[in-house]
Amino acid sequence: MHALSMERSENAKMQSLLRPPTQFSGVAASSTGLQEMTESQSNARAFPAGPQVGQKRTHNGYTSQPEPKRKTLAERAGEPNNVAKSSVPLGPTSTTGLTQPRQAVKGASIATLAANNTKAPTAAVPSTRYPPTSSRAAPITNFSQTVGPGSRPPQAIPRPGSSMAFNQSIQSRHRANPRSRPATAMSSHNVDDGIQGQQPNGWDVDNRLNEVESQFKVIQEAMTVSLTDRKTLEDAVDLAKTRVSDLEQERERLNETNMTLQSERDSLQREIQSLTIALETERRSHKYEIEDKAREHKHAVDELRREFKDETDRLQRTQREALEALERHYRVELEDERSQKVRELQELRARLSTEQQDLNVALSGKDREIQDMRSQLEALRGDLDREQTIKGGLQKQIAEMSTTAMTLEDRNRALRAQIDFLESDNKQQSDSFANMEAQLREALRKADEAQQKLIKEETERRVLFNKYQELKGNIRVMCRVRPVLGSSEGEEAKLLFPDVKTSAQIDVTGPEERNSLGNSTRKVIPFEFDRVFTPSVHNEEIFGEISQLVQSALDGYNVCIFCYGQTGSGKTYTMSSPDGMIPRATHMIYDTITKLKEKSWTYTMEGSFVEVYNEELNDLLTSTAEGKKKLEIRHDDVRKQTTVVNCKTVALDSADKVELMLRQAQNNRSVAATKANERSSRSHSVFILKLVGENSATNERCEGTLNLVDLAGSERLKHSGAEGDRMKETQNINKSLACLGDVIEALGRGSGHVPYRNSKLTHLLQYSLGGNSKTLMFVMVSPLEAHLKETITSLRFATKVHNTHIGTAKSTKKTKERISDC
Ligand SMILES: Nc1ncnc2c1ncn2[C@@H]1O[C@H](COP(=O)(O)OP(=O)(O)OP(=O)(O)O)[C@@H](O)[C@H]1O
Repeated sequence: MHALSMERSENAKMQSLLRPPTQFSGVAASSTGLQEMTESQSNARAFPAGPQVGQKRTHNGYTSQPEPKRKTLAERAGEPNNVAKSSVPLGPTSTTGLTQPRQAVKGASIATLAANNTKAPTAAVPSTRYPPTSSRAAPITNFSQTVGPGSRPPQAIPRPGSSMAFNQSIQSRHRANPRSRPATAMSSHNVDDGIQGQQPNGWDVDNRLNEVESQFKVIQEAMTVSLTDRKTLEDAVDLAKTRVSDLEQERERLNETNMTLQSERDSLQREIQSLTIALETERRSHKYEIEDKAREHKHAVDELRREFKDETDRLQRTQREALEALERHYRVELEDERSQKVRELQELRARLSTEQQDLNVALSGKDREIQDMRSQLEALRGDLDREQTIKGGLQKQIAEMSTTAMTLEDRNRALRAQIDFLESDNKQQSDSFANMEAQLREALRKADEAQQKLIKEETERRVLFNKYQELKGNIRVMCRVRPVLGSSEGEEAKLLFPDVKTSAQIDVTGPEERNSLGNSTRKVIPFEFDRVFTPSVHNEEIFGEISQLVQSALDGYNVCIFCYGQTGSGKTYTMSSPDGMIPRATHMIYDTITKLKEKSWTYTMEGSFVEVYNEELNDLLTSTAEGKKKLEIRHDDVRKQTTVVNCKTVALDSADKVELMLRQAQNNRSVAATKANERSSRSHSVFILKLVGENSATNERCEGTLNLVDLAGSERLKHSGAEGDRMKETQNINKSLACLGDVIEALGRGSGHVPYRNSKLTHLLQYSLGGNSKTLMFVMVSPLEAHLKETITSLRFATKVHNTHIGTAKSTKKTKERISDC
């Protein structure tokens, strides 16, 4: 029994020592011992303490559930293997087993205290409430290993008189009298709890006492530490209290502020209410005012509306009356006029039907004529003379008609004068006035008829003229020989013009040649063209030949007139001299335009002047100072017209403008000195004249272009003696002339591809070469012996062109060269 009570006491003590460190582990770990030793320190319970004896320990900590009631010793003695089954350890087998967990607890307590000391007092409270598991696990493990049920044999019951038994007796005494001093308890223990005569040995007591004292010292030290901790914690609590009171004060201050704000808000709300009331009062007063004014205005508007309505009614009445009067008046007038117009209409209808019949007769006659003409035209050149006669007759008729029209105009004027006279005279002349008026009407009718006839005749003339031109050929070649300008020019070449009647042949006596026998001979080379002009022929006569082509341009065809020949052969003279083709052509066009006005034709004329120099297009109407732009050729495939983009175009509404334009172009043209001609033209110049005509009577429109081209001098490179830039110019000139020949040849062959784009010149003149266009080439010839070879070359080139047939078929005469003795 005593052993069991000691064992229980020892066990409780071990539990108190093994109690896990709590919030103030240093205090808690030693609190049991403290309770036993000093009463003054019992207030340590104010802090959360570790579990007391009898509390159940869980893996999370401790609960306050009471320990199930222990079995009495008798009960336990009656149980089989009660010692082995008991979950309560029966005590260590040696003091070493007891000391080991206590040291671990102490170590844990000191470690926890150290941790608490390093932390702030306020933070230390929660953090130390539950000590780290590791610090608790260590003693538990040690305890299990040392005193756990599995590690101790069942017969390990403590022997009486052992140190364990003594400790247990002390512990049990403490439980019985917890407030007694250890020393006293110990002595009373010996007296009260001596069981079954078992007495401890004296040397054992001393040792035990020493041991207890040393333990007491340790506990005292721990006590000192925990007291220091407690002081720190008390300071922390004070600090916390101070903060709480501060916060209280702050809260009171905030409450005061809140109340102030509340009162301010109330006063503001009162102000808003008073303002709202004032505003409402004001709004009501304004509303009454507005309503009064609205009533007043309504009244005034009603008044005005009434007045306006009365006025409107009155005006409407007046207007209605006036309108009715006017309507009556105009109805009478209209009735008169209508009956008059009906009469006139009937007259006109009668006249119209008569005219219609006449016209039908004339139309059928003209249809027949056209049929006849077609068949006649298809009968080719044999009918040419007859056509010319018809044309002459028609022109005569036109002239007669013009005369008739003019006579009628005179008569008309005379009749008008008579009418004026009769109108100013008395009534007796009214009869003659009526007669005169009838005559006047008749005259006007005839004049109108004549005008219509003239217009028709003009259309017919155009058709016939074009057919006549086609019969002559769409490419014509003429030759012109210039006169010798003076004896200084050198020996004259032998040029003969055998065909005096037709003036279409030129015989050139070629250079000296030696035959196989050693005799020198000269070939006479005959050339035949559409026309050959001898040196004595003037520009006026030459223009007579080309005027028909100018007329074709006015009729809406594209016409191209070239001057081709060697340098100094007279190309510029023929084309651009003051009485050259360009001024003459423009003068003719002005005259014709004026005449055509009475046939209801109105024309506009625009001119531009470009040159092709070294295969580059250059605007001759813009000087370098004005800033030249790059020119671009654009073709309109539908209208068969060419436009040169960025090229200056001048509206030619007077002859003066043409002269001015020619002078300007001449100044801008590229000229350079060559061996053959001092101011030789080194570029091809193209004068482009666009003619657009519109007929207001027939609504016809025509658009033609007249190109007058002064080609650069053709010459053999060797003969020209050109060098450097001049040589390049000559090469370009010859190349473009060769291209021109190729184009004409391709057109003559009827070849599908015409190489227009091989040179700038042919590209520019694409729609004026071939197709429906008309081309005339003048081959210019120098009369000098020195230029003989160039002359023959030029004439051969011209013959090639002449033999080209474009458009209507034409016969070609073949000529043979013959030998002449020198
Ligand atoms: N039919 C003519 N009657 C009188 N003089 C003429 C005639 N033809 C040419 N001339 C004169 O001959 C000279 C050379 O003529 P022109 O300048 O017209 O030659 P060109 O063929 O245009 O030469 P280039 O190709 O070098 O420009 C000029 O002085 C010109 O006045």
